[in-house]
Amino acid sequence: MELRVIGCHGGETPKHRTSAFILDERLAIDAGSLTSGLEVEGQLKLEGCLVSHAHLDHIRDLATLADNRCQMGAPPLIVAGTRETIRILRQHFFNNELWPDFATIPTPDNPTIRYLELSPENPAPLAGCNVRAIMVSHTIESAAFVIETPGGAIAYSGDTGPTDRLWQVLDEQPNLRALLMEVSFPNREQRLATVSGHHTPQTLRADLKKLRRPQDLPTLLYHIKPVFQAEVERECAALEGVSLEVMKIGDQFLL
Ligand SMILES: Nc1ncnc2c1ncn2[C@@H]1O[C@@H]2COP(=O)(O)O[C@H]2[C@H]1O
Repeated sequence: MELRVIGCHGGETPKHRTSAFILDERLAIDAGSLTSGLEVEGQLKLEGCLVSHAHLDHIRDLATLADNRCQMGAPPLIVAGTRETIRILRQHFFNNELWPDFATIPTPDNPTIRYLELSPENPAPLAGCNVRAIMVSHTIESAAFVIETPGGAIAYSGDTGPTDRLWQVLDEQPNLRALLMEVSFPNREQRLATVSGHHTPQTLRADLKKLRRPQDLPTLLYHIKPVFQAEVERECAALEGVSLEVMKIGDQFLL
């Protein structure tokens, strides 16, 4: 399993890109920087895109991705998420006002994107994988995904603060190679993290400790706010009993 990091930050500057990852060149996980960080050739290879939640920093490049793929006559891209996420995409994003409705363009029978509604906890096939949504805890509906491939499984959490169900599911998941996990603010910004539904290093550690053996799960961190990058990295490096690595743009992991 090859994981590519296209964007892994909770904000944007010329050196920071919003969340987007690619598994085995076929499956995108969130779409924050899928066109700003990926050449057209890579954009064309995608078969599906998992969308954890509908906040702009996780969906915005779906707009330019759809436009590019439509012009190239690409097959429909499967955009998968939970019911509320798909509703927001339809109603507020691809709504023929903010952006054209690429679920009916160029034709309703052969559109640029097709939506796949994921029912929480129920696996569905997508881009050669089996994907399962698990609800996490953010300011709007947000999901984690367990993604099973023939070569093993990974998990990805969308934006979340402290949550419970995810850790039970991961404890039971065989062949789990890694967890891609959010951490956003430093400990001194705990109030902001709490109101905006995010982790600080201290709440992240407390949540990971809900696993039976957190030290055995490689935990790849993303979504640090650019303004706080160095401080959050320092605080994460000081955490014990967990196995953390902060992801960087351009990282490639063979899992
Ligand atoms: N109450 C708040 N006060 C300040 N910033 C906020 C508040 N709620 C949300 N935000 C910011 O808005 C951002 C929206 O995307 P995120 O959830 O990644 O992170 C959120 C915070 O950085």
